Order: sequence, then C-alpha cells, then structure tokens
Amino acid sequence: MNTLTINNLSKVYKNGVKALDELSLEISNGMFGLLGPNGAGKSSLMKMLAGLQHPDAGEIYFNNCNVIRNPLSLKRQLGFLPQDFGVYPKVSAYDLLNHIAVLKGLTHAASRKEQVLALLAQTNLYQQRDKEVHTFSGGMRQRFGVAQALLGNPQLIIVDEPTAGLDPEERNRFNNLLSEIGEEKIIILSTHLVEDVKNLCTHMAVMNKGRIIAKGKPADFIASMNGKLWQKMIDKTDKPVYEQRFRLLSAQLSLGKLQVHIYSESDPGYGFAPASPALEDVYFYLLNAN
Ligand SMILES: Nc1ncnc2c1ncn2[C@@H]1O[C@H](COP(=O)(O)OP(=O)(O)OP(=O)(O)O)[C@@H](O)[C@H]1O
Repeated sequence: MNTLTINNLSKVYKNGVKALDELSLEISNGMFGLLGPNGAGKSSLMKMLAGLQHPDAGEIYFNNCNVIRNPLSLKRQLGFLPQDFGVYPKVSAYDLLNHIAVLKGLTHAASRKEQVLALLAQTNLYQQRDKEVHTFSGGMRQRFGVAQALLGNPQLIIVDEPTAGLDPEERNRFNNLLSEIGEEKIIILSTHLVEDVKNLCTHMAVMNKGRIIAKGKPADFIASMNGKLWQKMIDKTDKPVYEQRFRLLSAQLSLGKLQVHIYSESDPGYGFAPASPALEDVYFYLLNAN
C-alpha cells in the first residue's frame, strides 16, 4: 500500500497570493479526486507533489520518504500529466514516447520498446504511433499524456484538469482510460468537474482558498445530505428573494424557469419538495459554507 502524506503545506506567490494555506492531506491507493473551483490552489499543490515547485513551509512524504528534502526519491515513482502538457516537437508518437522513456531512465532498449508499444496500445494510439503528435486532436494528446505518465510503472500518478477542453466523447474515452489504470497505485485527479470525480473516484477532497475543506467518500458525502435538500421551480425574477430567505445551493435554467435547490434541515415550506442529493449539491454546499 502506498501512502502520500502532506503536512501543513503553505505557499505565497511573490504577488502576495496565498495559493496553499497550511494544507494537510493523506492519500492511499486508488483514484483520489481533488475537487475545487478555479484558483483554489489545485495546480499549485500538484506541481509541488511533482517536485516542480517548492512550498514555503510544510512537508510531503511518499511512503515515509521526505519528498521535499529528497526529490529524487519520488521522481522514479511519479507519473505527471500537467494542465499545460501541450507543446510537441515534430516527431512521431512512438519516437517521442521512446525519448521520454529514456529521460525517465528506462535504459534497457528491448524492454523499453515493449513498454512504449504496450502503452500506445493501452491508450488507443497504436494505430497512430507513426503520426506526429502535434497533429493529434485534443483527446489524443491527453491520451498520449497518460501514456507518458505511465512510463516506468509509477506508484503515484497525478493528472491535473485532464479533460478541460475535450468534447464529451473524448472526455468519456479519457475517463475510461483513467479508470483502467488500476487500484494498486495512487492516482490523483485534480479537477473542477464534479461529475468526473463522482464517476471515477473512490475517495475525494474538496479544496478552496488553499485549504482542504472536506474529505471522504463521494457516496458518504451524498448520503450526508439526504433529507436536507429541497427543490422548486421559480420565476427567474424571484431569485433574489429566495437567495435572501433560504440557503440557495444552485439555480438551473429549465424551460425558461429556474429550478432551485436549497439546503434546509427541516421542511422549508413555501412549496418546496424533497430532492435527491447529488455530489454537485454537496460541493456547492461546502463551497457556500467555506
Ligand atoms: N506563478 C504564480 N504567480 C502568482 N500567482 C499564481 C501563480 N500560480 C498561480 N497563482 C495564483 O494562485 C492561486 C491558485 O492557483 P492554482 O493554479 O494553483 O489554482 P487551481 O485550483 O489549479 O486553479 P486553475 O484550475 O484555474 O488552475 C490563483 O489565485 C492563481 O492566480
């Protein structure tokens, strides 16, 4: 079992933005969703875990080894698909993956070739292996990004906002690929897409303003809101009244009217009906409260 322990990690950028505020988190094997709005600090945290950025304070341990003091200890066990992995030279998918494999220290030529071809097959890029990567679609590039992240069979895999900009079909294909990686390692999926976390992750945390504001299993989060979520269709113009009177979690347009969800521990009256909570409702509730 792998364990990643993050203790009191802080980072203030030169412009004064506090990206991480004494953040602590423990993660073990499986797919872990790190959910938070834009600017919450997810990318800053992912870059620190990948050793690309230094915290001002705090510690990161991977399997009891201090990663900040000893960054090389993690390098061999880490696969990283950053948010902005997108610039490619004019070389084929095979050649580029092979080159990255050499950089990652896969020195044995025959087993390297075997692994490169297997990963191209796993990411559904085998047929395109001789095509230049810069001609790939967004979805193919992201799948290539997964292939490079999986080189060397890493024990910690970090994917930062991987489906941003993908169309629904590509996003689905990408998520299927992630779900097949296996449970024997830690996979951290950083995203603002609640649905991706719900579909893929066994454990999750919600991050806001540089801190972890909640942590648990998606199903437990949803169960915690049973009986406390209420819905009603209202006129768009009435929204401010409802915002003032109730704890409004979301307001979604539906056939020209607004479907509102509110949080209330008892029946709020006013024609509200009980609603079945979704992870999104819990997410809005948590962001609302913090
Ligand atoms: N190099 C930097 N210099 C200054 N401020 C930065 C830098 N990188 C990030 N920030 C700021 O730090 C905060 C956290 O950014 P970060 O990118 O970590 O958040 P995020 O949750 O990944 O959001 P996004 O999904 O938009 O990338 C934001 O306010 C951002 O503007």
